[in-house]
Amino acid sequence: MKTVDEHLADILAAVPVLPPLDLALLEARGGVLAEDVTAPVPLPPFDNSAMDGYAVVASDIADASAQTPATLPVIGDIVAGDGGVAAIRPGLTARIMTGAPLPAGADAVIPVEWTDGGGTTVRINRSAPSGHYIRRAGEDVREGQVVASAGTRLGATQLGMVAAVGRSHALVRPRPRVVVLSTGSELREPGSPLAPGQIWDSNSFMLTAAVIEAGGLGYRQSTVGDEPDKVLETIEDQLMRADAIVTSGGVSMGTRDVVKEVLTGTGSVEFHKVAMRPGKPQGFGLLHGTPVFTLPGNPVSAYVSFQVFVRPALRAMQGLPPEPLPTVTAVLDRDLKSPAGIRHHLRARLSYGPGGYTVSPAEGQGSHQMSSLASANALIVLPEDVELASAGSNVEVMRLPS
Ligand SMILES: Nc1nc2c(c(=O)[nH]1)N[C@H]1C(S)=C(S)[C@@H](COP(=O)(O)OP(=O)(O)OC[C@H]3O[C@@H](n4cnc5c(N)ncnc54)[C@H](O)[C@@H]3O)O[C@H]1N2
Ligand code: MOO
Repeated sequence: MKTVDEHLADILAAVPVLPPLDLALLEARGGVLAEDVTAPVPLPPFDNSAMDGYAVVASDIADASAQTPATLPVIGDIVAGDGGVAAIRPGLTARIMTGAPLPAGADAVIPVEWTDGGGTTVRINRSAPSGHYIRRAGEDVREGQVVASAGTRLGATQLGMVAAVGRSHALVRPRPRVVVLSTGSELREPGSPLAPGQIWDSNSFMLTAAVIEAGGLGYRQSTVGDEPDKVLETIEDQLMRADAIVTSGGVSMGTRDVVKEVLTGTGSVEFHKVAMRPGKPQGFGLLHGTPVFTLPGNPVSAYVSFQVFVRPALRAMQGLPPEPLPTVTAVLDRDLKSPAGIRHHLRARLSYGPGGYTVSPAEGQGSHQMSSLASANALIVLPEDVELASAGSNVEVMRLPS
């Protein structure tokens, strides 16, 4: 049997890094920058007002107070988006809105709340120092500054930053397109009736959603039965549009384990027993250069296999470190046994309280028991050398995406 670490290392050594694409910003979301993005101009590009109010020469209002307000003529309005605004001279003011360019000569902005709001003359009843409520050019970003560096995943805030420096496109390693395929003649589409011996396909929905949660583009393919030609044909058809393929089912020891049958010896695909529970039977390899992950059919086995092997591989394909899901140390609330030599992943509820994290394993740990997976928020990971974890001891717990 291979260890989990050996199998993951083989996968990570084999998966290709996706070539960069120049994508429009919203298509680039979730992509990983393959270039440094720099600012062609400073941000803000010009001195501007931080408040709705009046642009003044601070020395004009140095003695202003509620008792002795300063009264100044208002020479005009400056709104955000105004191009060139005339200067003001000492003794004058201009009404100004947030984000509007500061007129030359002004060195402070007085918020409207400190005034009577006048349109032709204004009474200002507080003083303010030079620079008050002025946002200076370049105080956010300097011209030429790198605002998002290569290797950064473009989430909402990074996309906003790239747009703020005027870029409509970015060069990114895109989200991998992952086709998900369930195999098994017993499978029916949810929404259709079941005949005896049939079940509804849940894996392809779960795994497609897991791909999306992991930052990929998930494409669910309808299920295929246990016909070898059909399974191979479907996988080969999907290679055209996929950066990776994930299948579930048909990889164990049965007489109709069709995925194993058709992919053994195809491309570099190999099947192994991996020393983990759940998820012992695994297959992986490249087919015409595309990674194919053949996960076991038991739903919990398929899900755990995805998180342990596929998720890090998808990250590696975008040039990101193949980090596992985040783990925390938690206090176990009961004794747990684990077979020697196996890495054991147990569905559990992780909670946080005054004493830190505690974790409680679920009752049903069979690899067909979806209900305990769906109500779990974490997996307790018992390493290969642990046969007993006692109540009150510390264990490593992998948090599941939520
Ligand atoms: N003699 C042996 N039998 C089995 C072994 C073994 O080592 N020797 N390993 C067991 C383990 S562990 C696992 S895990 C499963 C893996 O089996 P397969 O990958 O071949 O999966 P199937 O036989 O197709 O299905 C297993 C189970 O899961 C249900 N299933 C499959 N696909 C779906 C789906 N899309 N949605 C919901 N449920 C699905 C299927 O109906 C079966 O109940 O093999 C053990 N056997
Ligand atoms: O190893 Mo299987 O994946 O436990 O049920």
